[in-house]
Amino acid sequence: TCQVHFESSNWKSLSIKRLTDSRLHGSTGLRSGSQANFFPPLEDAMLPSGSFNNRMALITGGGTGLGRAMTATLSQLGAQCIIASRKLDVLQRTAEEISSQTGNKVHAVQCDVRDPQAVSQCVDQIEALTGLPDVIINNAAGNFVCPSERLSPNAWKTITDIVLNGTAFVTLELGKRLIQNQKGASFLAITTIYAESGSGFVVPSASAKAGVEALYKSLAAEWGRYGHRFNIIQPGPIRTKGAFSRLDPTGAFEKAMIDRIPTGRLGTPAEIANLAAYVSSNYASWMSGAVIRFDGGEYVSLAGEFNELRSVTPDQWKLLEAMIRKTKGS
Ligand SMILES: CCCCC/C=C\C=C\C(=O)SCCNC(=O)CCNC(=O)[C@H](O)C(C)(C)COP(=O)(O)OP(=O)(O)OC[C@H]1O[C@@H](n2cnc3c(N)ncnc32)[C@H](O)[C@@H]1OP(=O)(O)O
Ligand SMILES: NC(=O)C1=CN([C@@H]2O[C@H](COP(=O)(O)OP(=O)(O)OC[C@H]3O[C@@H](n4cnc5c(N)ncnc54)[C@H](OP(=O)(O)O)[C@@H]3O)[C@@H](O)[C@H]2O)C=CC1
Repeated sequence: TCQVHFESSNWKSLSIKRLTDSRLHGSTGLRSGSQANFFPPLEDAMLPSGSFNNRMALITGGGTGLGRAMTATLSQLGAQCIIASRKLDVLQRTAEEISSQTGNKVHAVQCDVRDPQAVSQCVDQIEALTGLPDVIINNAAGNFVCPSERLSPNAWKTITDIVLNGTAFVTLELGKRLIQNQKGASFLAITTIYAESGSGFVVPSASAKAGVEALYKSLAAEWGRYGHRFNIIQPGPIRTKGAFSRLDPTGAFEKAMIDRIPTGRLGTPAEIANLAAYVSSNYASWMSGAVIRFDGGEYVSLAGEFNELRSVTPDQWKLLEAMIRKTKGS
């Protein structure tokens, strides 16, 4: 039976009380995490094999995490991939591993996207290796949680340089050369759900990712005439060493994230790789200027003022409903 005493008519204090009461938590069966059973991730490539035959794909930050998963999927589907970031040894290891599994060449090119000269030299190298790419995925990023009052100017500059300037340098350098060569391409930027809402404690990342979204939406309008599509994926939390070590260093945040995700689990690298492959493929040739949120429902779950009422039990609802029905007039 329900032991909760209603000391206040404020639903929020009721809800907070419920969330912290471990004896009652889970009695609804709604937040047990078992809802993830309804939404199992599929790991195999979604598009028909050969969908990227004779196509070249550049993936920045392709040596690790989500970029690596996107590279593996595109390579499996027939693309010749180029992965670019700062750590050449990491890139080479990933390139060899993926190539040996898919049989398609993956090239590793060192590039710090913060440096426009390095980006230009990287594109020279790409032109020599494969020719200009048909698919460009701007995935490289830097981030860490930090109260904004602790950020140094260089900390701000480091994140915004990688995320916003880096994406702009890669996009503009390739865009100009593609235009000169009259070659079409698909550009995809990986941002994040808080690019839209903003978020405390990751303010340089939120500001830079919002800038990336403005850049891509603007170019979608301007460069369609050159055969270029620009799209954006906003991922929710997907376990990678790069993200989780810098955003949830103790691991304490993960359970809270899973609890608020309506599909009851984190995303997987293979799931976002399938979406990125679709958006970058000719199956999506009518898609441009799109912002695709891919987060298991986390964004709307965070946004809805009354969503905490998920933790109210059926017995409590009976009491709440009785209280509400008893009210007459205003
Ligand atoms: C669990 C949540 C899941 C949901 C995730 C949602 C969104 C995720 C978005 C992401 O982008 S995740 C991707 C994360 N991956 C990475 O960040 C990989 C690359 N990162 C790095 O290489 C480094 O972390 C860094 C700092 C971004 C760049 O490295 P480097 O260029 O070597 O910079 P420095 O070490 O020289 O630092 C520059 C500047 O920044 C200050 N700083 C560094 N770390 C911190 C910190 N933790 N707190 C405060 N300040 C920091 C550092 O002190 C330097 O400033 P100075 O003034 O001292 O020069
Ligand atoms: N994982 C998640 O939950 C989420 C991730 N994202 C986004 O997904 C993308 C991938 O993140 P994820 O895979 O998790 O994290 P990773 O840390 O694994 O990936 C970031 C990549 O960026 C590269 N990189 C960093 N700085 C530079 C630079 N200056 N020049 C070139 N490359 C650079 C890194 O390589 P190197 O160190 O060799 O330079 C690394 O491969 C990012 O855009 C991130 O913002 C968004 C929301 C959620």
